Amino acid sequence: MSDVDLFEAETAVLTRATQVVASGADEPEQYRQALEELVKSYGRLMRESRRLIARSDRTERELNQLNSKLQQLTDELDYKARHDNLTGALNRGAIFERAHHFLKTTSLSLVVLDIDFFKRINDEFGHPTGDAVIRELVNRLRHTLNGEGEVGRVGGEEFTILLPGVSLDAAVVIAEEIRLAIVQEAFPCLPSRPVTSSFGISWSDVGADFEDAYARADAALYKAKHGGRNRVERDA
Ligand SMILES: Nc1nc2c(ncn2[C@@H]2O[C@H](COP(=O)(O)OP(=O)(O)OP(=O)(O)O)[C@@H](O)[C@H]2O)c(=O)[nH]1
Repeated sequence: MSDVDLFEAETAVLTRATQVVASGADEPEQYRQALEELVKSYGRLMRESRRLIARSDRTERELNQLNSKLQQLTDELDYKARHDNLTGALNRGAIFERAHHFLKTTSLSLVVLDIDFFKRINDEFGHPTGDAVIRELVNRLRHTLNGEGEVGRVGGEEFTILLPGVSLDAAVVIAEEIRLAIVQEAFPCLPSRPVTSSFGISWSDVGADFEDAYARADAALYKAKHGGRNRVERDA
């Protein structure tokens, strides 16, 4: 650290002026000189102060800009860590976390949904068409849910819908609406054939174990697949 006195010149001027006053000098010229030096120093101090204040304001503005950029990047990172980048739905980790969270305070209907024969779509029409089908399917899910529940992509062509506080019967009705929204109108990206999907649903009371809820919905999905696909099955 340097010991440089930033106000060395001003201190010297002040010391001289103090000495003139303390000596009780008779010569007006001595007072005039001391005053002149003080005025110059004071002016310089004011100019320096203004410059420093302007610089500190500028630094503060830059710091604020950097802080909001950092906050924006943090939010983007957080969003990317929790969302699937193909569809914008919650990713597997995030939707499971939401399910755990809901089950602490409410009952939960859990829907698992899987596109039927998706491998054939990929094989016959190519991976980009497969991706477009996945995106369109999520759009239809969202549109049908109209803000209710939460949608997650838990695997390639497998999705989970959380319906907190919704009964099993009501969840079956919602899943049926989604099934129809998918199958009834051809996908613009795949106009030559209908896309269908199978659904399994479980209902759990508050405090239930999520893994068990998921396993029961998955078993119902298995039943839907083996019962002919394009259908909704509930946990027995
Ligand atoms: N286009 C695309 N395909 C994916 C993606 N993730 C997984 N897949 C494909 O999804 C297909 C899943 O096939 P399977 O698990 O055999 O299921 P399926 O053909 O839908 O048959 P069922 O579920 O029994 O009706 C595989 O061909 C994967 O390569 C993805 O992000 N995009």
